[in-house]
Amino acid sequence: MALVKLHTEFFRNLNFTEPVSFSPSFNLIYGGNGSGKTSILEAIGYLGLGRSFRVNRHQAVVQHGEHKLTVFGGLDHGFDDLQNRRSENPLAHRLGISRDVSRKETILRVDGESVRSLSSLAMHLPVSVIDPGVFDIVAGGPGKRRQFLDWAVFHVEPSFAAGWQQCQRVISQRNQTLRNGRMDESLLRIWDAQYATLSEQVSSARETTFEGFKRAFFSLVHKVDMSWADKLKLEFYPGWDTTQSLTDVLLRHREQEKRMGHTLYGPNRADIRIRFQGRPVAETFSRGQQKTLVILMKIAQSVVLNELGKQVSFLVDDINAELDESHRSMLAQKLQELGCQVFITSIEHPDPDVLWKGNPTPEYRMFHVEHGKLKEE
Ligand SMILES: Nc1ncnc2c1ncn2[C@@H]1O[C@H](COP(=O)(O)OP(=O)(O)OP(=O)(O)O)[C@@H](O)[C@H]1O
Repeated sequence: MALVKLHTEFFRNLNFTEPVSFSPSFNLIYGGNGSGKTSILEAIGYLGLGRSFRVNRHQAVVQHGEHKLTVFGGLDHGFDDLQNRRSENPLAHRLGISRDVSRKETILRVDGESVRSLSSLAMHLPVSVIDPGVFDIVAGGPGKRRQFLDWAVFHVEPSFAAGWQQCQRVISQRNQTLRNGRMDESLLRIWDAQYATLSEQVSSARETTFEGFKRAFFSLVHKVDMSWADKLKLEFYPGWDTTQSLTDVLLRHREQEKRMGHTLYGPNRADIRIRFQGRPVAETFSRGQQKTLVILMKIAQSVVLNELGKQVSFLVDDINAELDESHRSMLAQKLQELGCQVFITSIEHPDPDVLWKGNPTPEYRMFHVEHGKLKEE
């Protein structure tokens, strides 16, 4: 699916008098500093992630002086009818999210019906963000890589979200018991048993998606002929040594966990280990190589979703600041080949000939943004 209509109320500085129509292919959005470019991507991301990709506090996103924001999106049928799209095509889905920060209330709608879970909304619009923070997938801690993997796992297997949430609740109960001075061993064993069962489910879903991702990644890396490809290793670490059962691992590390006061083994410690000649890429790759690696990882993720018939919408913020010309055209061309929907922001007026570097230019729409208003050119 692709997001072809967007309307917001009281979202950052955005000021739409009527819904904006986007291309299911490329959308190039330019405007000066502080005009509202990132806010547009953030609003799209709000529908696909149920939250801001920039900040954790919902309050920051609500327009100053207001207490409630709303974002509406219309999705079309996706790349199936990219070739013979008709303007009168009815929308495939209508998504809506309203957040009232003073009442701490969220209303989610899919096709006019209320839905309870964010995943029921987010499953319709897989959005992949490329902004300055994305490079932490390689340079940052395991949490960033878990988030990266879990996004794909969720879209491959939507029930994963509920299982992982349940597992996190058990971790939090278990942590409380571990922190309790007079620890109740029998209670802890009950949590351990529940935790182990849920952990197996979470890890198995992660591992299956990871294997698909790894295949897609190496096929892509070999196609673009990266010199480092043969010496690179990607490995999924589930969060404990799986030659033993998780309950055994937990029992053996009881004293250590009691001292630390929290759970040290299990899916909350999972990681994707990325090594070049046996050493972490964060230590061995140049900044440029790390950028290439992350972009290829992001593209490989969308290949996995493509294989399931899901179209990914890429949100690429301030493309010129983050990527040099060769990275920009590699990204643009691969996303075009995959039939992804793409939103690209830049400060200067973008030049499609530079972006596609002599290759056939895809269908695109160009927008200028000023004081939160978006105008098509
Ligand atoms: N909650 C809010 N309510 C109203 N305006 C806001 C809110 N949060 C941020 N702004 C303002 O919205 C404007 C747009 O911000 P945004 O980050 O989208 O700009 P941008 O076009 O991406 O800028 P840059 O090129 O500098 O990154 C800014 O002027 C910012 O101060």
